[in-house]
Amino acid sequence: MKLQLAIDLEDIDGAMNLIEKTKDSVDVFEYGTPLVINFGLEGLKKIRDRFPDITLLADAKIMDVASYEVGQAFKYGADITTILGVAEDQSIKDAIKTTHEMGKELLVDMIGVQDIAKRAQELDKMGADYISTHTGYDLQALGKTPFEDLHTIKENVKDTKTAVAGGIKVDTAEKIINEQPDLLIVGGGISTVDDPAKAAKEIKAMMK
Ligand SMILES: O=C(CO)[C@H](O)[C@H](O)COP(=O)(O)O
Repeated sequence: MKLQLAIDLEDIDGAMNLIEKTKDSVDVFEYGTPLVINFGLEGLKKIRDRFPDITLLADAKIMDVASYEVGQAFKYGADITTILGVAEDQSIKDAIKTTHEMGKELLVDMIGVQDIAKRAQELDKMGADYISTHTGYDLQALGKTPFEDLHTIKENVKDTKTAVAGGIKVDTAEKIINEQPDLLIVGGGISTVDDPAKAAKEIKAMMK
């Protein structure tokens, strides 16, 4: 199991500071969608130039023009990028093909998918690298969590790695770690606490 830190609410310098503080405990750093919106892929490249050896995921949440857009994320330094599970099958197949031709990985984000079991089976057959359950900020605000959806995805995939995101904190991580996702994605639970290095270390320790 790997720990991914989602960096969402920082500027590029803030993102770099957070990477410095947490890099001993974090396996994958996510260049979050708000960073993509605010600073584009140029911001991702700055982070890649400063940290050539980290694993970087660009949370592009691609919906269309998928082959081109995944290719751009990888050209600017991502190792992994994301497409939405609600995208057309053709877009997801195109994204998987280009990703694998470039020797990279694709994570399918299930945010907004209504029939999680059926879509997970379909994506598993298409050959996605990761399928991630994701309770977005707008539904977290209504008290929703990603726990049950992770269980459903795990029951419906054979080959694809599983990931989970959405409001996971130090005090809720253990419950979700017990479900054994391949990738545990934590954003605010690390980045917005007083001591991000300590929070990342504590969560990483629970995973061992
Ligand atoms: O993709 C995202 C929002 O769309 C976040 O990166 C993801 O939800 C993880 O952050 P948090 O742990 O703060 O929910």
